[in-house]
Parts: sequence; C-alpha cells; structure tokens
Amino acid sequence: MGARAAARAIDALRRGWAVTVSAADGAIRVMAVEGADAVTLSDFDPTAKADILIAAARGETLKLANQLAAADPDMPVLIARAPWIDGDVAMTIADPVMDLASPLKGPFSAKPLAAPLAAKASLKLARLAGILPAFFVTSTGASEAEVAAEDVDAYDDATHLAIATRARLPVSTSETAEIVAFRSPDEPREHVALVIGKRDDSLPVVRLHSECLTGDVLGSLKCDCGPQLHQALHQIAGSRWGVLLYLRQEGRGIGLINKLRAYALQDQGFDTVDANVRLGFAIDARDFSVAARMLDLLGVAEVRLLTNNPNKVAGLETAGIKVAERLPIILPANPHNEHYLATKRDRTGHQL
Ligand SMILES: Nc1nc2c(ncn2[C@@H]2O[C@H](COP(=O)(O)OP(=O)(O)OP(=O)(O)O)[C@@H](O)[C@H]2O)c(=O)[nH]1
Ligand SMILES: [Zn+2]
Repeated sequence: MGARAAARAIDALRRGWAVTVSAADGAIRVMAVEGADAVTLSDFDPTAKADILIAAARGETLKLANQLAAADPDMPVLIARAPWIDGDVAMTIADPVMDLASPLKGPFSAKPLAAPLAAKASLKLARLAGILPAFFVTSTGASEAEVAAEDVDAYDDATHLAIATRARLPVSTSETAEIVAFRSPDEPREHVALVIGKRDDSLPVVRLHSECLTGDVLGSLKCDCGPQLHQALHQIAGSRWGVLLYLRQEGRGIGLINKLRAYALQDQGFDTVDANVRLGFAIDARDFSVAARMLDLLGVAEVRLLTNNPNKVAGLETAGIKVAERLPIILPANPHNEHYLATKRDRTGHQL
C-alpha cells in the first residue's frame, strides 16, 4: 500500500476511472468530474444517482456549506444529485472558469458527508493529480484502484527522495556549476539542485525556486518567476557558494493545468489568491519539506535564504533546515505583473 496505492489512484483519476478512497470514517467511490463523458459516467453510475463532491471554497461560491463547516471550514461539500444534473452541468459545478458563461446554476442542495475524512483525502488526490477538485461519488460499485487516506499522505512524503545522479553543468552564470538530480520511488516528480561556487565553511546562499513553465521557459510577464530565477543564479554566483533548488511544484503545487485555469480566472478579474480559492485549492499548496530533504542530502543544514516569502522561511525551518538570514530578491515590476506583485505583498505577506 502506501505511496504505491496513491500513485495508482492518481493515475486512475486522471484517466477518468473509478477509485475507492477509504479513511477511518468509511469509504467512498469517486470519479473525476473533469474528463467524464456520457459513457464513463453511466458506467460509473448506471442509475444517475451519484452525488457531487466539491471543495469547501467552491461550495461557498455556489452558496453551499457542509454540515461540519463550522468546526472545519475546509470540509468538502456534497451536492445532492438532482435529475437535471448531467455531465455538462456537473462540469459547470466543477469549473469556476465557466461561471461567467453559465451563471444560472442551481438550486443545489448540500447533504451530509458519510465519510468526511475520505472526502478530504479525495480532494487532496485531485490536487496531486492536477485535476479539478470535483468528483462524482457513490458508495458502492467496482473501482480501478483503492487507496486509503494514509496512502495519500505517504505520496508526497519526501523521506524516500534520494540523489539519482550528479554531473558538471556549466551555466551562463557559472561555468563550474554542478547539477544534482533527485528522485523518489514514491512519485514521479524529479527535482534538481544546481550547486554553484566552491563549497567551504561559509553558509550557502540558497534559493528555492518552484517550477513555472510559463515564466521560466516562455518568458511570461504575468509573474516574476523567470527574472527571479536568473537573478537568483546571478546572486548565488556572486556569493562564495550556494544552491538553487528547482522544485517541481508548478503553480504553487496545483499543477500546470490548474494554474492556467487560475490564469483564466485572472483574465476575468480575480487576483492570484482568489483564483486559487475559487478553484477550490489552498492559496499556496506547496510543501517545502522536499526542499529540506534535498538540502539534507547535499549536507546543508543551515542557509542564507533568498526569498521575499516568510512562509518559505517558516516551511524550511519546520522541516529542519536552519535559516540564518533571509536575503530579499527584488526585481522591477512590469505592467503585466504589477498587480500580481502587489497581491503577493498585500495578501500573502511577501516582503516587497
Ligand atoms: N496557482 C498559481 N501559481 C502561480 C501563479 N503565478 C505564479 N505561480 C506559481 O508560483 C510559483 C512561484 O513562486 P516563487 O517565486 O517560488 O515563490 P514566492 O512564493 O513568490 O516567493 P519568493 O521566494 O519571494 O519568490 C511557481 O510555482 C509559479 O508557477 C498564479 O497566479 N497562480
Ligand atoms: Zn511564474
């Protein structure tokens, strides 16, 4: 079981297959709303009775709350299936990007969750699978994979991450850099570290860079990732020695497709924080224990951290790496990312 069961479940959900998710309070059988079609849906749910499970924040937009919301505001919401809710309507429930195009939804009614912990584990699986956090739910029927809540937590546990290989990698900021690649048998994301400069007793300058395909590779002006990446490499090269960790946490941990959905919401006027919440995800779903594990494997216990984000400092320290100093990384704004940077300053505590 463990991470292997979670890997199977994630794969099954992405393919639109049924998965049974169990927890201490019971089991539910789920299928992603995203990607369901008439055939897969009637296979999953021949009597068209499956309810729909969504994240608490999505429930809020739809004016629905869970019976346990007062005790736990993150408690998922179960929407009772009505005869007029077909696959297309379910998709409008799942995807907030469609809200402007299909505003006339409902009335929906929420019903109590039979297994709240299993429901929560399902939503975490959605994030790990990079799909929308919305599922058709039944209590019985066959499934392609079975997973327990603790398997889901084992999946992103960085304990088994190990150095897979290392090689010289001359880069424009440092001709003597070394790249170190990390892999875990538990999950497919391969992280890398670029070690720059000559290692000595001084504290390394470290940057945790979360993957941003649009900014790092395509030169997106919507965020500051690309310039920050290059500035960080430059600053590390200018210090005695340091490490850039390139973490495969695209979209602050919600994956590329969901980040681009957040961008579509930003096109509709929501800021980066509200867009994530509207999709049903945390504002920042990253877990910096993977970074701590990488530093540990590199023999680094204490760092000078290049960041404006106090949560990164806290996350790394919680995971056992001492942050002796926070070094700011400040770059000029452009007309496209001005609002994004202001939101980071005003709403997520970035010290800009
Ligand atoms: N979900 C989401 N992710 C975004 C958005 N814009 C950028 N990102 C992601 O945010 C991450 C970049 O954050 P970082 O620059 O590592 O970190 P930070 O929290 O801004 O902190 P700093 O260390 O101060 O830069 C990348 O994974 C990007 O893909 C957005 O609007 N929505
Ligand atoms: Zn970016």
